[in-house]
Amino acid sequence: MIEGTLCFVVSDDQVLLIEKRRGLGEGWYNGPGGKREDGETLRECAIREVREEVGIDVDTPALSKAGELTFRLDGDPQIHCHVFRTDRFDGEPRPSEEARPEWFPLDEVPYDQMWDDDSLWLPGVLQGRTVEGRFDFEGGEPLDDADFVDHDLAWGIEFE
Ligand SMILES: Nc1nc2c([nH]c(=O)n2[C@H]2C[C@H](O)[C@@H](COP(=O)(O)OP(=O)(O)OP(=O)(O)O)O2)c(=O)[nH]1
Repeated sequence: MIEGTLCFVVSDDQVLLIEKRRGLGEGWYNGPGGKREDGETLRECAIREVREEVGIDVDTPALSKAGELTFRLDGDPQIHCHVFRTDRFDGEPRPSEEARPEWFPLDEVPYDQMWDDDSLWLPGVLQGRTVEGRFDFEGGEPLDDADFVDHDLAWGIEFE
């Protein structure tokens, strides 16, 4: 299964999202992130993806694990996604080919322009809670055209 990361930077009651310009979830808002490369840890993956996509540095002790999400399509696990959260970063967000960064007030996160499951777990993560979740989609490839049909969530998970 593919291992990936998402990173949510929260600062001054705002969260840094990206409008994804290509690939899975194109046109929707998400946290910066992507697939883990050989030889890197998940934390290293999160730091690299944030740097590549929006040009800021989140490599500080404040970067912590907030979730583990498994996305299944027609019963098959597709992506195991490790969610990180931080309230510290260096630099100024800038756009890239993959992503256009935008700050949103925490009470104005555009859930209607995000993956359908995000409104179930992201509010808690933005508040600093930890979560483990499984999300079931049906309807065949690609995942971002499939229907979100079922889920299972557990809060207050202790990650290392
Ligand atoms: N918030 C959220 N993110 C999701 C969901 N499902 C899902 O695959 N993702 C994330 C996990 C990955 O970070 C991202 C898809 O991977 P990606 O960004 O690497 O895909 P890509 O096809 O653009 O490939 P790449 O070349 O950028 O690596 O979407 C979901 O339901 N909610």
